[in-house]
Parts: sequence; structure tokens; C-alpha cells
Amino acid sequence: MEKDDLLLPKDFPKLKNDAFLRACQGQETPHVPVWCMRQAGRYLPEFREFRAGKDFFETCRSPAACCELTLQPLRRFPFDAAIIFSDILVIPQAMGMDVQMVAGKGPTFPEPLKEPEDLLLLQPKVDVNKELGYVFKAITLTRHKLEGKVPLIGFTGAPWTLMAYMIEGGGSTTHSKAKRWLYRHPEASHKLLKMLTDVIVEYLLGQVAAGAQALQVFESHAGCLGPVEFQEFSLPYLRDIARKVKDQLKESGQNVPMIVFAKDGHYGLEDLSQSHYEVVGLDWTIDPCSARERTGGKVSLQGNMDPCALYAPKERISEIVKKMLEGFGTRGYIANLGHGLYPDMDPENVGAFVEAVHTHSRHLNHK
Ligand SMILES: Cc1c2[nH]c(c1CCC(=O)O)Cc1[nH]c(c(CCC(=O)O)c1C)Cc1[nH]c(c(CCC(=O)O)c1C)Cc1[nH]c(c(CCC(=O)O)c1C)C2
Repeated sequence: MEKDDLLLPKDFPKLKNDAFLRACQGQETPHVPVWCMRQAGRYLPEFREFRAGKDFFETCRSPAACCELTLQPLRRFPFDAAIIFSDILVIPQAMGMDVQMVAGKGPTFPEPLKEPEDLLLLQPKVDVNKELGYVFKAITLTRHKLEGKVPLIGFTGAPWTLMAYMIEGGGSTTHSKAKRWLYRHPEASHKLLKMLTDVIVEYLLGQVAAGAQALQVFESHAGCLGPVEFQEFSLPYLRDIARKVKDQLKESGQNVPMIVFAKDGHYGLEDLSQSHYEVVGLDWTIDPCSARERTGGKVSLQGNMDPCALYAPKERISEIVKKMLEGFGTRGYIANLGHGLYPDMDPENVGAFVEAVHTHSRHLNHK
């Protein structure tokens, strides 16, 4: 057994940069903290080299590999948070579904759920320590190896987004198979969403016990729902997750900020700001000032530069960042992109984005 396998979720190094955690709680920070969704990813040559020839989910199951991939972007850029390398689809796997990463196609379920009877094929009670213990080990190891540089974010997919993958069998533009269930099998849909919620709550609590210092819930497919379906099939479960995780953590005197990111779900912004999350993540289709107005100062905000703005020259990136910071203000704000980095993005421009956030926000704070 390697020495690293024996590391326990205690005696973690002291946190040196708490700007991200302070911003989650709406407290003052010397600069606006920044990180990027998919900051560990194929835009980095060292990521491509490390992942070459290895199966994606095998990589996810290796704590040492996840730790290395999580740390890679932090060696290049002064990000204010790390996010554990993993994937949202480890939950359907833990529930008994086969998921493979097919090159050029993305995640694929050879046998997606087709009809409500298929729910019987899923594990009724998932032992998260047994099925997802490898993620917890990755978190513990990474938290030690981060040496307190920045906080470590854990994450999960939200119930509706995971349900969509489990029925579609992979990525989709219409999500019509999954939405068919909402209209044709609402009861079975709620049953599945409830099953997912139960696993997600245990999974997030396990991540915190392992050392995660913040949690992000990705509702990546909020945008294919309308406001009515969002109210019925997404929001109640997002709320349940935050409430249950927080209630449990409170019992042990812990307070871990939670972020909800419902991509393209701007119709739900007011509701999301009153759903027990400290932070609401935003995609780039919302204007910073109106997001602030609509959330009424109840939550911190995270986002939301169009990832494609990273294709612009550095000077333009700097101008765009400045405008974004002026719109959000520097308090209760975490800079990020409106969605993940793409593989063809230039790492240098990612560096320019991070630097622009730090420089302009320090300047705005001293005005
Ligand atoms: C780097 C990567 C990941 N997943 C996938 C890749 C690319 C494949 C590879 O490198 O081989 C496949 C991978 N995994 C998924 C997809 C999308 C498939 C599709 O819908 O078409 C792909 C290409 C599913 C997935 N996976 C994730 C989401 C939610 C965020 C989002 O909306 O993008 C989703 C939807 C979460 C995720 N996934 C990953 C992280 C790592 C941490 C970080 O951000 O640095 C995270 C947070 C890691």
C-alpha cells in the first residue's frame, strides 16, 4: 500500500487563501476570487498527456490520478479554488448503470432507462461509501496535497440532469426522451428524482466528511425545461438537497457553502436565490446587474463570462472582465465562466482572465 492511501480526513493543512469561502458567505475579500468550471481539462497539454490512453472512468476511480488532475491548473494559474476531478455520471454508475466514455461522442449508456419498469433495475439503496468511496479518497488526498493553498470544492449533478442522462443514454440537444417521461410518466419521474436525491445527499455529506470545503450542484440541463416543469421536476429536489445536507451538517456544527448552477434556468433565478444555497451560479445569458436585482442581495453570485470570450485578444478579455466586475460589484461575488472551458482554448487566455479578475477587483476595492 502506498503512503498516500493511508491519509485520513483530519489534520488538513491550514487554509492560506480563504477569499473564495468568504465571498460565498458575502464577506469582504481583498480581491474577487476566481475559478473556472472545467479548469482541469483538455485545454491543458499536461492534462491531455496525463489522460492519454487511459479510460476516463478508470481515471475517475484512481484517487492519485484525480488528485494530480485537480492540482494541474493550480500550478499554472492563481485560481482561488480547486474543484475535485471527477464526473457527475459516477452516480448513475453507483446506482448500477453502465456508463462509458466514448472518444468523440462523450458519455454513453449502453442500456439507458426506457420505461418506468426499468427503475426496478436500479439499486434501491446505494451504499455511497462502498460505491463512491474512491471519490472520497480522492478528496481527502487532494485536500492534503493542496497544502492549504486554496479551498477544495466537491460537486454532484442535480437529479433532473442525471435523470436526463440516464434516459437519453448520453448528451442530447432536445432531451425529448427524458422530457417524454415528465409528460407521460410524471409519477415514475418523481420516483426516479427522489431516488437520485437520496443518493446525492449521502454523496455530498460523504464528500464533506472526506474534506470538501464547498459543494456545487450542477443542474446543467435546466435550460431544456420551461418554468412550469422546472418548478415541478427540478427546484423541489434542488431545495431538498440543500436543506437535508445543511440540516445534517448543522448537527455536527459544520457550515459548508453550497452553490447551485442551473444552466439556462434564468426563469428560476428568484426561486434559486431562496433555496438554501449561499451562492447561485449564472450562465452568460444573464446581465450581471439584473441578476443582482432579481436576487435582491439574498445570495452571493458566481459567473458568468461567456467562455467564448476567451477566444478574444487579452486586452479585450480584460475589458470584458472589468465590465463584469462593475456589474456584479466586488462583494458576494465569485468570478467564473458561464459554463466550462472548451478543449481548444488557449491556456494563456485563461491566465489573462484570472489576472484581469484579480487586478480589476483590487482596483475597484480601493476606489
Ligand atoms: C474533463 C472532463 C470531465 N468530464 C468529461 C471530461 C472530458 C473528457 C476527457 O477528458 O477525457 C466528460 C464529460 N462528462 C459530461 C460531458 C457532457 C456530455 C454531454 O452532455 O454532451 C462530458 C463531455 C457530463 C458532465 N460532467 C460534468 C457536468 C456538469 C458540468 C457541465 O455542465 O459541463 C456534465 C454535464 C461535471 C464535470 N466533469 C468533469 C469535471 C471536473 C472538474 C473540473 O471542472 O475541472 C466536472 C465538474 C471532468
